[in-house]
Amino acid sequence: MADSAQAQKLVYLVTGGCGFLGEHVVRMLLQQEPQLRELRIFDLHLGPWLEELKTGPVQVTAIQGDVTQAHEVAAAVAGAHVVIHTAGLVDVFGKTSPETIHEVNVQGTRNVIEACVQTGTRFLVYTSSMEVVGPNIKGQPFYRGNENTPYEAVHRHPYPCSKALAEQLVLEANGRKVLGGLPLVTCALRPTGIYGEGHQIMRDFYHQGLRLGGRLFRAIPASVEHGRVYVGNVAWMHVLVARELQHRAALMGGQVYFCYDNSPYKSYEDFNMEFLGPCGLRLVGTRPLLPYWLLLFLAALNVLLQWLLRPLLLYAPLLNPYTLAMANTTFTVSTDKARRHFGYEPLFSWEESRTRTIRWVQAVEGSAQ
Ligand SMILES: NC(=O)c1ccc[n+]([C@@H]2O[C@H](COP(=O)([O-])OP(=O)(O)OC[C@H]3O[C@@H](n4cnc5c(N)ncnc54)[C@H](O)[C@@H]3O)[C@@H](O)[C@H]2O)c1
Ligand SMILES: CC(C)CCC[C@@H](C)[C@H]1CC[C@H]2[C@@H]3[C@H](O)C=C4C[C@@H](O)CC[C@]4(C)[C@H]3CC[C@]12C
Repeated sequence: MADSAQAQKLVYLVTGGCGFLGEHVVRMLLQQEPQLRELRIFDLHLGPWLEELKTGPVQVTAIQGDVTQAHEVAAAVAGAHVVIHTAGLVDVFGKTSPETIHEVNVQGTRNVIEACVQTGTRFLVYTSSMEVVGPNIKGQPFYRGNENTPYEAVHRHPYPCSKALAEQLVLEANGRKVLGGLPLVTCALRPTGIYGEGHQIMRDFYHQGLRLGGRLFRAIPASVEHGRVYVGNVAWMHVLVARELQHRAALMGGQVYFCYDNSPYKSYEDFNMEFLGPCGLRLVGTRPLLPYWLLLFLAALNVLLQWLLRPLLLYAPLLNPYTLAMANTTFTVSTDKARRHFGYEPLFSWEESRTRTIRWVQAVEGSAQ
């Protein structure tokens, strides 16, 4: 075996490394990337769990910083070989202003690209989203499509707009000369709805079910398929893409890849029940309990309430016209592009992903008591 000190030569930076996905990427890198010498974790809010990582063989450097601050980003990027940019504002509930979402997701990404160019970092992986494609505002289904499936991507909501713009910036930056004269190599990963340990919305549904006496009420027809992917497999895909980008720049540079695994095609609610069911919740109704027009009315009412209450408090329920349209429009992917381009196979089977997620929900339950 090669001298391990010699093999460990690369410096990686993960922006948003303390988020739901970011934490999994960080832990996956430490487990699966033998070339790692230093791992920099850049986030607005650093998690206490980072301390436990500092005793391992890889140097772990926690950097509290803001992607909207170009100088902070440049300082963190300087000397890194690879940047995995997962930091972002994920808000489809109206918690944050459209301007802030744009600032973090678009200007933050621009800052990351410019930092790579200025400091000579050559490899950039961007966490995009399926929402860069859809569901679109017309509610057209995207049924088991791939990266080449034609679809009318029309965005109005600030979050998908920002992800689409940021992804475009990243892809356009592919080939730009970085400090030293070599070309920047970029690519974008587009996860569908991510689930797994640490998923806040799953936690919210679980607590809502407990409050409703162990029941959730079906709102979406079971026939509407919603794409989901296990967080461990999304993290694994990031690790693999970052590694292979360094060897297959001509093939992978400027490309987009959906993140996929063997999670079953189901409606958003039926999929959640795969985990919440074994934790004691029941989904009531084989068909939606409320007609769609009433849900739409309630969603619109929530928007009005959010606006009226804004001076007093932040009212940001799960149901609004955008989330309703997302949950109510079929959007699933079926592709093998990542396997063909960089040998991706899911690291976790569906059974393992399911078991791990159920264990996590049960632990949430335990800690809530
Ligand atoms: N959760 C999903 O289902 C999903 C699906 C597709 C794509 N994505 C994308 O994956 C990425 C991670 O999402 P997540 O679900 O883990 O969200 P998250 O909110 O858990 O994580 C985002 C992280 O970014 C950090 N961050 C936010 N603003 C920042 C700033 N100004 N400077 C530095 N750090 C900042 C946050 O502190 C957080 O730790 C995002 O880019 C998101 O668009 C998520
Ligand atoms: C009718 C309501 C009761 C159901 C509401 C469910 C709603 C909160 C869910 C449905 C779909 C979810 C989104 C989807 O899984 C994909 C993404 C992409 C990602 O980039 C960010 C998260 C997001 C928007 C999920 C958010 C929660 C949604 C809208």
